[in-house]
Amino acid sequence: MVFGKRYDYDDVTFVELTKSINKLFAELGSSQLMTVFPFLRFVPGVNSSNRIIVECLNEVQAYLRHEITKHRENLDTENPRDFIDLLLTELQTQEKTDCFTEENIVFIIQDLFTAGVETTASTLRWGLLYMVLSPEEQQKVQAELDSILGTDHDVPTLAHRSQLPYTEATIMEIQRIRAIGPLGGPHAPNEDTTFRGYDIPSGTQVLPNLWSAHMDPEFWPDPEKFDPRRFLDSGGNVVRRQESFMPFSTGRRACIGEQLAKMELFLLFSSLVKHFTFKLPEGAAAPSTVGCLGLTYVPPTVNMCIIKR
Ligand code: HEM
Repeated sequence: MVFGKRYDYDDVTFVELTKSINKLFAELGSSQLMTVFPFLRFVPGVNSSNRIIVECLNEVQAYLRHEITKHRENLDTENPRDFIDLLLTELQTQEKTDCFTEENIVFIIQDLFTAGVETTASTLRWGLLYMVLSPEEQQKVQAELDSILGTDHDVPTLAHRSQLPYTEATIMEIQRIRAIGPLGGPHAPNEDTTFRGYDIPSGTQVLPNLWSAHMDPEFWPDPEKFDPRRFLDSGGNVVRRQESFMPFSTGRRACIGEQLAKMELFLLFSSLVKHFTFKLPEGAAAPSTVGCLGLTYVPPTVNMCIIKR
């Protein structure tokens, strides 16, 4: 979609790019401490993650610049091949305004990969972990999928989404019980402000605790229990816009990829559960539901059997 080609898993460029992005995420996780205690950036050793982050970003950006240059060489604005062509076409129409530059294209694509890949992948991995832990919920999703799509090998499409409330509610429960961005993104007020009796001077870094909203027993009784029915009304319809549910954060700087992520999660999760059953190997102990908090909250590695239905 972005580069106009598909990369094989052993493609050298793809492997290098993936390595850089994975390293970037791992280091961004350890550099969180410096986000909370900024003085640590002056401590040698502790601040080495900053250097690695810059190196990884430089590698990713060098590749993006190379691809953009190649696209520019044979751009046909009437027949865009991919996302880069679309952005280059837009750039040409806006060239005189100065507010959209080639550098913006680099950062838009970088955001797409850094903010858009690992987030959805980790949510799906949490989903499969909870399917393994809750076989009865998995069966209910499969029964609903079979009832709408039949028992043959049809793949769910977005058109089926409104007919699959239990599947949707299950995805929402996955996002509630293990928010992969538990502390949202760091923000700062532009002016001195007061929130619930706390004075917050302008420029103070604020991290929203989305985790506490998702685990508040006042809104979610027995919050560690995996229960998709929390998101269904008595008629079995999905209840949206719950006050204490905000996996994509809230406000003007909420996740810009929310709609795309919801579509991806629906298509991938429903296709996987439609075609496979996920279960623990015979006699294996239940896996832990404690993840690892880096930039995102990632699930532990779990051995599971994937059985074709
Ligand atoms: C399950 C998937 C995802 C989850 C749970 C998620 C969650 C979040 C959260 C909590 C934030 C922080 C919002 C804040 O600062 O208050 C965020 C920001 C952001 N997300 Fe996502 N995200 C997901 C997928 C995506 C995808 C697919 C994209 C793009 C293709 C994306 C792009 C972004 C960007 C660019 C920001 C920064 C927005 C800004 O600072 O204004 N995300 N996301």
